[in-house]
Amino acid sequence: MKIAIGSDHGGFELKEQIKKLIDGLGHEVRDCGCHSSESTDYPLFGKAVAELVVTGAVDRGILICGTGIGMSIVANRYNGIRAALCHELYTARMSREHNDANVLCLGARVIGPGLAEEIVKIWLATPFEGGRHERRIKLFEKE
Ligand SMILES: O=C(CO)[C@H](O)[C@H](O)[C@H](O)COP(=O)(O)O
Repeated sequence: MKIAIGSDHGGFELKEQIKKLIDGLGHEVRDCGCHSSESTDYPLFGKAVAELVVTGAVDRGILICGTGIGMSIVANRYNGIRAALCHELYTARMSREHNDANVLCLGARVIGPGLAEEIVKIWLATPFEGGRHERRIKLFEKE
């Protein structure tokens, strides 16, 4: 898959680590920044990743800030984005099976890098179940 990734300064180190993981899993990674731990503004990077996902330029996005909250708020303002803030494995899996989440948000100040890697792996590998869940998504997405 093609995957866009972005972070602010709070998520920069974890982003660099997750980039390597995704690359090692055979995916194509598009890094939308930021490019250092210098203080910056999360909406810039949340918007960049969300726009690549909604236009179909990439298949999925991963966004990382301190808590993941700011990034999920930004990404979910876009019609067609279903961003899931996940800090454990069950919601990461369910966000794919039931919600067809196309953006994963992580809080680098909330969880450690080992758990973050496991979340990313399960999130990338889990398919959407469709069926009744497809109907529910159609109920809130604009045409
Ligand atoms: O947007 C956030 C919270 O909703 C992110 O966690 C940011 O990374 C955080 O707000 C940045 O905080 P800082 O004090 O400017 O490092």
